[in-house]
Amino acid sequence: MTGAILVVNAGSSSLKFQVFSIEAAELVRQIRGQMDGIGVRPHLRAFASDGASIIDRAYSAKEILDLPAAIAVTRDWLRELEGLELLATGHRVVHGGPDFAAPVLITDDILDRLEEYQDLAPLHQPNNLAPIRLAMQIRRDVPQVACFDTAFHRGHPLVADQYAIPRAYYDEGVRRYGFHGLSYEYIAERLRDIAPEQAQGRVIVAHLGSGASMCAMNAGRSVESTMGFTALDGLPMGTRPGQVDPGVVLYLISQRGMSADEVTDLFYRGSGLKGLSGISSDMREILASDAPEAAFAIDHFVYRCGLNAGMLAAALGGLDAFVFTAGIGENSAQIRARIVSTLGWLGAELDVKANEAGEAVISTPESRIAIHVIPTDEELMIARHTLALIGPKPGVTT
Ligand SMILES: Nc1ncnc2c1ncn2[C@@H]1O[C@H](COP(=O)(O)OP(=O)(O)O)[C@@H](O)[C@H]1O
Ligand SMILES: CC(=O)OP(=O)(O)O
Ligand SMILES: [Mg+2]
Repeated sequence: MTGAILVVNAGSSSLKFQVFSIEAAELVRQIRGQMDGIGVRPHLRAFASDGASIIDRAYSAKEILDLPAAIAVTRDWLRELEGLELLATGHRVVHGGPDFAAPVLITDDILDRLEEYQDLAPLHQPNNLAPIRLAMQIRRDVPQVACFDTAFHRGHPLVADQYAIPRAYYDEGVRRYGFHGLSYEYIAERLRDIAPEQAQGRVIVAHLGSGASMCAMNAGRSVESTMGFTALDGLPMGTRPGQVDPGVVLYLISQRGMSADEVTDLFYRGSGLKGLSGISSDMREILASDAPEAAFAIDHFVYRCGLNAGMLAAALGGLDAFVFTAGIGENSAQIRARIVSTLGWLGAELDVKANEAGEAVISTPESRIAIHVIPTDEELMIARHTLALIGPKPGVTT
């Protein structure tokens, strides 16, 4: 292998990583892996470029309770790759705030500035930045690149970006940023290859993972997101509630005497599927449960997905295509079927067999809206940005 780019993507329930070599200026995937089910049913899996498994190991929830534990275990395993000539590491950084609208080469100063957003993404930002901080200490020779979840949405019109609170708050950075942008950017590119005409039209992409959001795209550009200032807004998620009246926050503080930390914990760690079901934050476990609370959590999730899709269809003035992606969107035919049934009023018609068979297009030929399932690849998007930023390196064949 000539030189490699390592990509690290810390999500709310998973740590994903990929290693790419650069051959003739092209990225070639060598390893793709993830530790998922963190804190629930942790499982580390990685595959070589030919699909062969290189590690497949389950852990107890206690062994890998949180992202830092997952990072430590995965890093130890990745150390075996130290034979690689690491050209750069690309990182997903969830919050880029008002100043970072494109990927950047990290410096100590930039790292300090990104740490200011830790409170705006407490499930992600600390876990995104800790590996960068560590790499800057132990491998100062390897460039570290940050790619932001917020960047893809930064072209939103002001009317979509601003809250109806005094303008001064917007000016200091209280804006509707939107997240999952690396995933949406990747999907926009894939859709251009798969269905170029639809990609030029009005598309809703539903990124349904542990964190979940939807993006309205017009001609491949984001025009609206269900997420806002933080990754709490919009759809219910594994442990986050999605849209909540800010009056609930005021009530919890003033009537219930909860502290800011307690409210933060409730909204980031104790709500969503977990709070609704009292069983799990993991959709696989909810689907496998017979408890009525699990069924209710699913009903709620599907209902809110339908409502939010309607909102985004309004932002687009109609709809040409709908895309499912991320952990739930890519893997659960049952949830997809139920969400599509909420889109009937827009003319969506599900091809039941194609959906159950996990095909790439799951709408009938008569459906007014094309419905796709496209596996996302945030890591590839990060690798592309990283390569573009570091440029061709001496010793790498071009
Ligand atoms: N086969 C499946 N059926 C239903 N849900 C699934 C399946 N596989 C994964 N998921 C769900 O996907 C979610 C994780 O998605 P992912 O995109 O990896 O999340 P994140 O990146 O936010 O950690 C979890 O809720 C998990 O239960
Ligand atoms: C922004 C966000 O919620 O990310 P994830 O879905 O990876 O947790
Ligand atoms: Mg994710």
